[in-house]
Amino acid sequence: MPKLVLIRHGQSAWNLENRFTGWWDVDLTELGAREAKEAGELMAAKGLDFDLCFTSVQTRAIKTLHLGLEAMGRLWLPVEKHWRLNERHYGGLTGLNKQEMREKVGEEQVHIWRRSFDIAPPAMEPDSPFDLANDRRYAGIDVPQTESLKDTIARVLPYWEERIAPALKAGERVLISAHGNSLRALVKHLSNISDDEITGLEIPTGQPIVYELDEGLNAKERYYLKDR
Ligand SMILES: O=C(O)[C@@H](CO)OP(=O)(O)O
Repeated sequence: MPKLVLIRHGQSAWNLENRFTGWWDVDLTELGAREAKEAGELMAAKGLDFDLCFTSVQTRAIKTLHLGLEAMGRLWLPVEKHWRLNERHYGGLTGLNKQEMREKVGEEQVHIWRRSFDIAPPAMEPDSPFDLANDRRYAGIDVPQTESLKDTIARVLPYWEERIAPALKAGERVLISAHGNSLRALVKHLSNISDDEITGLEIPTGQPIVYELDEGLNAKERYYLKDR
């Protein structure tokens, strides 16, 4: 039976500072690195193993994967990195403090920006210090100016279909290290969660999520590894 594990990166510097992060490349905190290592120890203790790993091109997800794999004695596993697994782009909110924004525009507006299905935050200004259009890792890619969850799903799914699903169908055991909202995009698809219901789904940092999939990659079960 194909097995898939998803993990959101450990706590990042901007998770700690409560700032909208999106595509901005922040590192893990000490706690985040510990969460990643402990996730690897948990996976090893529960007897999980993998053949192929996927991650984004963002430091916090890459490091989480590496620290987890190191704890499993599996740093040698093949890893494919792709921008399509990046965090949802937070547009003009990038870098702002979430609590300060609640005080400025109200709790409800911030919740809409963070969790609505198809409402994107305001676009990033072209002269923003957080603009990544000229970052070498995105050469040849149309870096978004903002993204809703719907937009994120639209760029994550082609990668799932082209690279990840075929590996699972070929019997490979897959680990994906990614981000709160790129993983919400995948979970929405795999668990067939409605547009309304997905607004209530939160994914904690550093907690491996196990998917038991049938041959057609339909989700039979989804659970947190720590609970079984
Ligand atoms: O800031 C972000 O990029 C994300 C993930 O940390 O935050 P939120 O949970 O508010 O979507």
